[in-house]
Amino acid sequence: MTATLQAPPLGGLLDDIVGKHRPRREAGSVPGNIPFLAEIPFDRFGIAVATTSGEVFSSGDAHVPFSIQSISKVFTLAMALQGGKAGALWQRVLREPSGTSFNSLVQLEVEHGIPRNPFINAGALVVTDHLMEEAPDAATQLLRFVTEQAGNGPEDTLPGPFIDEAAAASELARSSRNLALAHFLKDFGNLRRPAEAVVESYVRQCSIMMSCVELATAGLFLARDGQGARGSVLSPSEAKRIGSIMLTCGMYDAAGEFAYRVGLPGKSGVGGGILVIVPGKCTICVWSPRLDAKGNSLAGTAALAELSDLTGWSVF
Ligand SMILES: NC(=O)CC[C@H](N)C(=O)O
Repeated sequence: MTATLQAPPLGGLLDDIVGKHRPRREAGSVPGNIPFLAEIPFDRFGIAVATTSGEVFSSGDAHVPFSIQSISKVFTLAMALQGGKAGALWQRVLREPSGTSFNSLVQLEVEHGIPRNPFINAGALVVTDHLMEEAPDAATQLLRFVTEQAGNGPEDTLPGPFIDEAAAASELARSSRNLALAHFLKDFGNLRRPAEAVVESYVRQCSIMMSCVELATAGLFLARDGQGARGSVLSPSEAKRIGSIMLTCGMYDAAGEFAYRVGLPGKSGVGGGILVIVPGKCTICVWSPRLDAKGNSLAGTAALAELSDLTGWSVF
């Protein structure tokens, strides 16, 4: 069966995906350093598709806010690249897949404090440090950015994106590993602000709560040559580059497997969300909270693999 954006049954297709992939029994894992994520019911499952022509299709728990976690790294990178302001950022962080877990310390030491890419924790800490030069409260800046891009849909009675400060405080109290990464960066001269301040901002960014519909809508500029809700967010080439980094680095040490199964640029978070870009066509956000061994949504990845096969939306 093949469906395209023109074919009406996209809504029905998403309903089928939810019916098939919503977990019926507990499987997979939850991150040990963020206790509140373990409390989210395992059978939550939502999916949303936002098209470049302005339509939004959704099914399941697509309006329920969840913790965006590392999906925030896509948006902080976009903010850092806005208006050609990248400056020296690309001297401080590379653009190569890491092949290691998202919070690995080993590679950072061996490679003298230059993170492999902006989508592992060490790289995101450098991006946050870079943003803090102009905006010391980078998390609030990010919240403003995603709120503006998510716009007001018909569901504008919902709270809109917000920072779950209690979740952030609880993660911060268990941030030894991220603090270790930040101190390594500092020791190698690759962090300007105090390690504690950068980690605090980073954890608050990760603690932004958004729904699948909001995330898919907020990410549309990446599928639309950099054109966001209120005009240009990025140049077409910067938007293309972020998509390329998502494809090669967005799923950490499962980037190859995800490219093989889904064939689209994506970015996951340990809150169970995955944001996917279909260049020129749409964005997809799926959410299911239980994770595989690499920290990516178990049911979310399976659902995207099937949707990509059914729609032919893969970039390959
Ligand atoms: N992969 C993720 O989503 C990780 C984000 C999480 N806040 C952490 O730093 O551990």
